[in-house]
Amino acid sequence: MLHAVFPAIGAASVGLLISGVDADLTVPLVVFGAVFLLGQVSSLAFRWAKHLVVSGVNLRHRAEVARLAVGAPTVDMIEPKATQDLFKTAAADPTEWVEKTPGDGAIGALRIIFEYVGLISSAIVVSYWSFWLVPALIIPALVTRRLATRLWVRHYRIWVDGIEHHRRYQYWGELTASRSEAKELRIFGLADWIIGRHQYDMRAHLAPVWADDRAMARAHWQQFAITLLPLGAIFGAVGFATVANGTDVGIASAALAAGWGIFTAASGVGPMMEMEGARPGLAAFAALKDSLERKSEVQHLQPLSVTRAPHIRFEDVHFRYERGASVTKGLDLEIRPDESLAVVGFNGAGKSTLIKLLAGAYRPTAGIVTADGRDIGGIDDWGSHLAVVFQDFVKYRLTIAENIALGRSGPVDEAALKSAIAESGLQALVDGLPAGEDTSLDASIDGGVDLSGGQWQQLALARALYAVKSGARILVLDEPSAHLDVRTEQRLFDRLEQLTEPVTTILVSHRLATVRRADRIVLIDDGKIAEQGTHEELMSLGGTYARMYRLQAERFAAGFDDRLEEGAIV
Ligand SMILES: Nc1ncnc2c1ncn2[C@@H]1O[C@H](COP(=O)(O)OP(=O)(O)OP(=O)(O)O)[C@@H](O)[C@H]1O
Repeated sequence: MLHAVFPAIGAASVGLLISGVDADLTVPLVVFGAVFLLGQVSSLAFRWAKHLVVSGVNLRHRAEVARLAVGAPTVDMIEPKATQDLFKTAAADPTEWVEKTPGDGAIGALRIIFEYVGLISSAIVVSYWSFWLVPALIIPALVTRRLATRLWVRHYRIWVDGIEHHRRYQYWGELTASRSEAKELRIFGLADWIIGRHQYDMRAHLAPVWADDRAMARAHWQQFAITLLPLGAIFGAVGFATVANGTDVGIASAALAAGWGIFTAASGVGPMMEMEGARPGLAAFAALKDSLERKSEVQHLQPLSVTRAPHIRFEDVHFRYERGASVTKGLDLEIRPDESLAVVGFNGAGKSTLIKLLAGAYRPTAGIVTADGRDIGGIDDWGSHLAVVFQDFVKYRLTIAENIALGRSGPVDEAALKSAIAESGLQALVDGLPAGEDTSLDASIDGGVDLSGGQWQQLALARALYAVKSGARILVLDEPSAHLDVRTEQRLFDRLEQLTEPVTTILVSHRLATVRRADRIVLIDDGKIAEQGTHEELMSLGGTYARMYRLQAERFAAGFDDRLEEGAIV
């Protein structure tokens, strides 16, 4: 507020100083000096307060967006493209000048209030000289504001119209400097091609923007005329009247200085642009909040208070992704406590989908998944009963210890951490790193390292084992050995068999040599269980499993990889 009224106070103090020129100047000089100092302090304080407001509002806004995203109980709620687009907009993390954050918007709103305060206070000073001067200044200022707003809105739209070209040229730019693409760019000789695409998209986006820049520069004479002519006339009239009538020069000077204050307060477009730029992010947030909270309500979640593995049942489960055909079509499956169950099937049969349904990441379209007779969708913190290695597990750019301890919320259990490292086969790797388990897995920072595909997979396994050691009783492994060499895989499954914790193990794998160890094997085909039994039972059944197994064994004996392609047996 002090910052807002400063132009008026400054103008008054200038008037006071000039009026006092013929008399004792001590008081006016002290006042002028104090006001000058106040102006400097208020300007600094305003910048500091603005920074605090912007970062404070943005911090809370982003926390709310993150809470909304992770608060959605199932993945299908946030998966639709429209929802993803809303999240992107609501994140309000501007990469372009047209985008503003909610903090900028809040400051814009405050600055509009301050502008009015500044305008009224300057108008009070001006009216000391003459009241008619106030509208004579405000009207051309508002016309200037209107013209400038129109120009900027047009410029904004031209820029946004080319946003697709802009995204593409950013993508080409990123490709040229990215580590992972560097190999292919060089081997395929794509350098010139990429630079050509980059230049093309940049020009396609910016040529209209540059043309409008030139048009804006030409249009500035209008604003110049509207600003300068009335201001010149008013300043001339005030000067003339003061000389002709012999009135106080100090008051006239204060009025002219405050007049400039009115003009600048009324003609600015910055705050309005800040508010407009912040509007899409806030609107997207409101839309998300409304739709996600509506979908998440009604559930009254109750914990499942068991320390052993629950009895799980899939009953007539149908499921389809938002975009796609039915994946499970009336699937019935019972998973008994502490058994080890293997799930096999061709690519795309729905094995990973079954795991996602079991984890509660998706809700069945029809049918039900129960644990000890209760719908898992109604169980509070169902995830804490599970230790899962998803096929597309996440590589967190954290330390090794943090990556593993993410398997379970709460304080880190050091003993469980050490034993998970040992059992997942990571001990030698950890011992060889300078910072051991505290080594960061972010190769872009000092001291950080990257792991091989197989080592990352071992780390994901360690995360699941840590969860088991901390109380999870259902261990789910979706293709846990896809990146492991035969020896590491063998050791891993030997260790899993020796786990002392009583757990239900559900293993999805294409490697039938590992699957045969399971108590029971189920084969999924066409969205249902097509065959089930022990390895021996399925082999004597002579069905798809037996054919898959024999073919894989033959290929293995002949020196081929032991994985199976669907086309190879049909
Ligand atoms: N998020 C998704 N959205 C739409 N369709 C999906 C999604 N995830 C999987 N699908 C489709 O669902 C079907 C089953 O996929 P799923 O990943 O469960 O198969 P899978 O048996 O695990 O296959 P694989 O052996 O190749 O890992 C496939 O047709 C796949 O294209």
